[in-house]
Amino acid sequence: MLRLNTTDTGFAEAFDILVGARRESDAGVAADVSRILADVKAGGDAVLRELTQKFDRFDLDSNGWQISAAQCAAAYAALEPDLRDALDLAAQRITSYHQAQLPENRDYRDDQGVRLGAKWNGVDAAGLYVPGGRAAYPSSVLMNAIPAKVAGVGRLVMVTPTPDGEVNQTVLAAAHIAGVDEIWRVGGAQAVAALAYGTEKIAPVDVITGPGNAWVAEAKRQLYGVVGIDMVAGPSEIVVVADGQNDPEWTAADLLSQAEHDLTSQSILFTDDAAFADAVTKSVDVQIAALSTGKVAGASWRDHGAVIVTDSLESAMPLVNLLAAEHVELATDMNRAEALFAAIRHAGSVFLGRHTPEAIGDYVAGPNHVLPTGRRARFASGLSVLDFMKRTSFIALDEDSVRKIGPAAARLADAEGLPAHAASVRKRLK
Ligand SMILES: NC(=O)c1ccc[n+]([C@@H]2O[C@H](COP(=O)([O-])OP(=O)(O)OC[C@H]3O[C@@H](n4cnc5c(N)ncnc54)[C@H](O)[C@@H]3O)[C@@H](O)[C@H]2O)c1
Ligand SMILES: N[C@H](CO)Cc1c[nH]c[nH+]1
Ligand SMILES: [Zn+2]
Repeated sequence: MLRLNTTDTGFAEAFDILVGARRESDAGVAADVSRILADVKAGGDAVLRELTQKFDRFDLDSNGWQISAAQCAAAYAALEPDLRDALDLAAQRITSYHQAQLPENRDYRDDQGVRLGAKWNGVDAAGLYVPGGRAAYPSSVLMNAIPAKVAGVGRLVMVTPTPDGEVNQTVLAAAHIAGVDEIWRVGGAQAVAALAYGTEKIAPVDVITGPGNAWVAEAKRQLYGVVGIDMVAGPSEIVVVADGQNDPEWTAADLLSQAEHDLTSQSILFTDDAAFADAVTKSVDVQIAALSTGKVAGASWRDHGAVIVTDSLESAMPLVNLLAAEHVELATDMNRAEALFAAIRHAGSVFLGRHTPEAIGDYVAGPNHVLPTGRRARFASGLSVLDFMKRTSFIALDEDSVRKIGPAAARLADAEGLPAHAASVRKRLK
């Protein structure tokens, strides 16, 4: 874990290194992924079977490639009642948040009599990547599939790895609630390739969404253009901005909540209180020792964690914007959190006040937990209904309106040296 104080000599250089560190994907991962994509494109199901054997340690032919709707319904029926209620509550809150994102079609006539507008349509088929390597993610099933359903996507195809052939029943139950159409037991870059190119068994999709580890994130990045993608959502990150009035145990738990996702996850604390920073650091160590995920969380904290003491929380905001983190917690009283929030320009999702732990957003708040990582919140947003939709604009002229705006179009076509364009307009002006 890196400990810095903004008054240290050399702080600027040390912070630059923290901002510039590439945690997600190095040249080795990129090269591995290109190879996997090319192999799946050429070899289809046989390569999927071989890579699943290698990375997930089971045979698709003997264990089954797909999970049926009946298996998902049975998993839902067998859930413990409190878990079923929790999933249902999450699904209901995620649905209502995403329904409010549905865009409106536009259709109007401007003052020159030209009818203009745009209509929105869902894509035909969406591929939903649900991570499953280190942990199973029923919440990510809901976060991917519900916006796709709300967008009106016709075919929802989920891929998820089932390491050692073990199928997570809560993942299946979530797929039942969300109305997923197909589930394939493949993961990693090879699953993303199968969704993009199609194989003998798996028909290709139009858009691939969802989070995953470095190989999954890199595969989506490389396949953009063959298919649409939501954004690059890699290993989780959290920045906590906290004053000294917080309970250090709460803050430590918040940092560890994201560190436990992956060896390459990142958790960073900004505080204006050095004694509080010490107390949080101590509590992180105590809690790591008690976590079943302590090995991963400990490595993430050791290799990528940071504690930065600043003069004031307000002066930390430009640094927080430079990090453009997936999650930012503003752990102060609500008035101060509001003021700090006004200064945030780049973050995937922000959590205001001491009583809003990031983990609430992971599960039940409603906004999507699939969020840009690796500083991509500078230009990207969390998964939304719009990622499963596209807009078709339209134009309708009549004899009068073509006479009004046509001459300018023809003149511009002349200027571009495109006479067929000019003629197609001028013939209508006679
Ligand atoms: N940003 C977000 O919105 C968000 C949300 C949830 C989870 N996450 C992240 O998702 C990730 C989940 O990772 P995971 O590993 O548990 O599951 P995963 O499903 O993303 O990856 C598992 C697969 O990775 C592949 N793989 C593993 N090692 C490989 C290697 N050496 N070479 C090639 N392929 C390899 C295998 O095919 C395996 O099936 C975590 O990083 C977590 O932080 C992010
Ligand atoms: N924190 C993850 C996004 O970075 C989402 C998640 C799912 N389950 C638990 N957490
Ligand atoms: Zn999480």
